[in-house]
Amino acid sequence: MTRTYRIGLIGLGAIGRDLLERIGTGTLGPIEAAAVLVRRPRPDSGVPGLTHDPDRFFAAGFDAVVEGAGHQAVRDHGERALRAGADLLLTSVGALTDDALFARLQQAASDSGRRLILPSAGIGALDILAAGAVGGLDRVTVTVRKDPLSWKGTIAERQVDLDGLTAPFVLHDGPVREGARAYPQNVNISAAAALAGIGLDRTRLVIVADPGITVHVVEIEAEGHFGRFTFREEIIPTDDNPKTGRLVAMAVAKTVRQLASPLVIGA
Ligand SMILES: NC(=O)C1=CN([C@@H]2O[C@H](COP(=O)(O)OP(=O)(O)OC[C@H]3O[C@@H](n4cnc5c(N)ncnc54)[C@H](OP(=O)(O)O)[C@@H]3O)[C@@H](O)[C@H]2O)C=CC1
Ligand SMILES: O=C([O-])CC(=O)C(=O)O
Repeated sequence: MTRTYRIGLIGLGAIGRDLLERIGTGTLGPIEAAAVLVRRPRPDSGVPGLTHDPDRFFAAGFDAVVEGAGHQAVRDHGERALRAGADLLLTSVGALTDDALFARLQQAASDSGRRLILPSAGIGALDILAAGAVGGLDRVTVTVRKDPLSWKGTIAERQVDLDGLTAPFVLHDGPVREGARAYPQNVNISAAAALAGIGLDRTRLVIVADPGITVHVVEIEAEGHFGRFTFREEIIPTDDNPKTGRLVAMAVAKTVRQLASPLVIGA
């Protein structure tokens, strides 16, 4: 008999809602969303297993916990998920710019024999970066360009008049570690690319507010012993959250499907 794989979902926003719907269709395989954790109480949400109480959430018991909630959620619940005996899929990868937190999560995974999994989520080409890193990478640059609306509610508002922008404006040009901390809701993909490649301090991140685009333009340029590659994606923002692209939940669904599948492609 096929065993049902139990998922705990942290976050029910642009990522979590889409993922929950896809799990519900059964197209990802024998996967059940056993419980969902959010921050604020939502009486009568109609979502089975929804709670804002972490103790009730973790009482459900999981094979894997999927986080699509934010850096604070990683700090609050990441270690507990692993120590409770679940694999942990993190989308808020920028939280791992905190070395102590990253070390604690890896120790918890190791102690409990589970895995800390960083899905490709909103960025492609992590496979080439990780493979290239085996032979040695010399240079990696990640560029993230989004429309001004995507930078509302961030520290960009202190740097520039987002509504008045008429030309692209560089918000950050420096190591991923600093950029991913400064923009916790927008450039987690750069932290994923850095951890796949030459790390948070050696990977250059360029962040741009661009009034001339309506999609998220993400580029990687990398050079190393293998040769060089360039990668570019143009991702449509979700209706729920202009900061988050449509690809993210689709990619997390892909990763969740792989967890429960006897067939793994492109790992
Ligand atoms: N790696 C990648 O490619 C990407 C990663 N991300 C990461 O995913 C996060 C979520 O994105 P998105 O779905 O668009 O965000 P939304 O703002 O649409 O939704 C966030 C959800 O998370 C819940 N939440 C927030 N903080 C906590 C917490 N501490 N504990 C439990 N639940 C919490 C919120 O609950 P409530 O409604 O009750 O407040 C809400 O349901 C981003 O902040 C970012 O860190 C995002 C895009 C791409
Ligand atoms: O969906 C995107 O554009 C990527 C994103 O927000 C992030 O990495 O935090």
